Amino acid sequence: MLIEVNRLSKSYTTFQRGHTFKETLKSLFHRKTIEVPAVKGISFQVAPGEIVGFLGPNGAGKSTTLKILTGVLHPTSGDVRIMGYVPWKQRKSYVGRIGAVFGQKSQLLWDIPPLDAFYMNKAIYSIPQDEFEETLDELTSLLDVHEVIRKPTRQLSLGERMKCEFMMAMLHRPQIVFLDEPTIGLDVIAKENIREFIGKMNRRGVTFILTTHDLDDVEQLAGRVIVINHGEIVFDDSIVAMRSFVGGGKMVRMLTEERFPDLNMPGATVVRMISPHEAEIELDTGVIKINDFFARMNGMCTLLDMSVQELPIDRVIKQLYLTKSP
Ligand SMILES: Nc1ncnc2c1ncn2[C@@H]1O[C@H](COP(=O)(O)OP(=O)(O)OP(=O)(O)O)[C@@H](O)[C@H]1O
Repeated sequence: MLIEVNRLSKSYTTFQRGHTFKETLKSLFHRKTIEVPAVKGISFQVAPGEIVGFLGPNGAGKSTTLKILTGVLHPTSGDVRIMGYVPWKQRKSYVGRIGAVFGQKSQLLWDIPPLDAFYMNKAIYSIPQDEFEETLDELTSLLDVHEVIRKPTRQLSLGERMKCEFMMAMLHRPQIVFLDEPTIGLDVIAKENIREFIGKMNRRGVTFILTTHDLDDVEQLAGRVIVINHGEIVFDDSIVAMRSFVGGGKMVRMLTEERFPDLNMPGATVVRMISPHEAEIELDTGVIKINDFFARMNGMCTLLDMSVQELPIDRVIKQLYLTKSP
């Protein structure tokens, strides 16, 4: 196995603050510590060549896990072996074998062109000149950034910058790349470019572990999904298995000529009124078929427009928890 994680836990120690002014003042002199359990004994393995999507709501423990796997954080307990390394113990040699892209944090330097930053990485990772040039040419063509890498980073669009962040992470030809929200804030085209690039690199044997809130990222890329909630793994399988596990839910958006009618249909729940004439409805297709739902709606009002989409990731995950709770 490429990655082995066994009973990994991480708790943060923070100081308790008071709610009132008096309590806050008191806490300055008598600091009370509290333990925040962020990751609670998770175990999983990743084989070479996998793309694993790490999903979960805010505060679930995804970033904490990723920080431990990249060697940035020490865990409180548990074992991690990645390509034979213990990330936080053999950090120096380990980082030469992995890459990381954090959507919210840049590894480039604001005032200099990405190309100059790439040369800095060449020195840091001691990449031989011919290997560096070969990889640089290849990545520049794949991402179509011939001009972009020569402009100062601050002049780049977010999509252009993300392409350069990926180059920065891949120049030393890592076997595993960790991605934290790699498509956050990108437009549809830029997202597609990044996903295409990840797919191509994966076909060449690079393993990717990514956290994301974008279900399209995992649907288009990840063969496997690990869902984490309150620091525990609640699901570890394919996205197809995840959808079938929670049943077939759909999100329907409808615009009606009249005021949107009161729905009194089992399996159909209005989750948001966009205007008095437009609503978002969550359908439990195990209870009501899409066909039957439309037929009943047609009998109740005049439909002007509608769209049907997969449930957003947060809804799927929420359903997953509901299904899994006793
Ligand atoms: N440095 C820290 N000190 C104290 N608590 C922390 C620290 N970092 C994270 N936490 C807490 O640990 C828990 C897990 O946080 P983490 O950032 O790993 O979640 P996440 O799944 O990545 O969330 P998000 O999707 O919002 O990025 C949260 O309760 C968070 O408040």
